[in-house]
Amino acid sequence: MCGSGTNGLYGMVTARHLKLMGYDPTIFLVNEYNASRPDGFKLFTQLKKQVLAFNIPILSSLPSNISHITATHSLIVDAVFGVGYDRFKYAALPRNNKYRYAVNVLRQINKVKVGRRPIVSIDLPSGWDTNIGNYEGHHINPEMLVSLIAPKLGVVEFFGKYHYVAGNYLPSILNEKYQVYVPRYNGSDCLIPIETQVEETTETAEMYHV
Ligand SMILES: NC(=O)C1=CN([C@@H]2O[C@H](COP(=O)(O)OP(=O)(O)OC[C@H]3O[C@@H](n4cnc5c(N)ncnc54)[C@H](O)[C@@H]3O)[C@@H](O)[C@H]2O)[C@H](O)CC1
Repeated sequence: MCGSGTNGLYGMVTARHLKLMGYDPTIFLVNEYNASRPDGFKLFTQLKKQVLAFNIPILSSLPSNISHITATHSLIVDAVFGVGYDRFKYAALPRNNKYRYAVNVLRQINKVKVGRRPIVSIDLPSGWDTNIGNYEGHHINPEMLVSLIAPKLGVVEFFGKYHYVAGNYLPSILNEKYQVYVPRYNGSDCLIPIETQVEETTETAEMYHV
């Protein structure tokens, strides 16, 4: 599930990788990339061409029946919102807005107990605020999170089963300027596993059989 910002572009790249690895992804594009951001828009246009050339279907609307999604897909990649999510804007969205619908679909998929499909979020679970995380407690709790460059402040509350850091591309000059905590990569590894603490509640016990 891809949003209309850079997080969504990462989702499209993920689909391309999955296809090359022999999986059969489908992209649900919540909205086209914003044309007023020319660099990103160019990337989006190129990625769209690539994924179509790989025969990856791009849907612009989701099936209304969640069970159809879970029956046909074994894993959901959440690339709807990353750090560009604006929680105030979200609160003002009309009920039938497509972003709201996408976030609700993720929530429903996250709640499914029988035939559960894990959600992997890119950089930040959609609906979480970069600094204050799952601020109202009603957004998704994905099984896996891949933080890009460094975990964001808000994900201290991430209690999913797997947490990785990826995206080793922060120049040291920026690191020194902003004092970003980037965990150390081992040799040529592209991922760093971060220990997570699965909070033992009835819900997580059911989810992860802890
Ligand atoms: N930029 C970098 O150097 C890096 C970015 N990374 C990845 O990029 C995202 C952040 O990308 P950005 O485009 O800034 O934001 P998002 O993708 O999160 O989405 C913004 C998108 O959604 C719209 N929007 C925001 N809030 C709402 C709302 N409440 N309702 C409706 N629409 C909303 C907004 O207008 C935009 O169109 C980051 O998380 C990474 O995945 C990497 O970190 C590498 C470096």
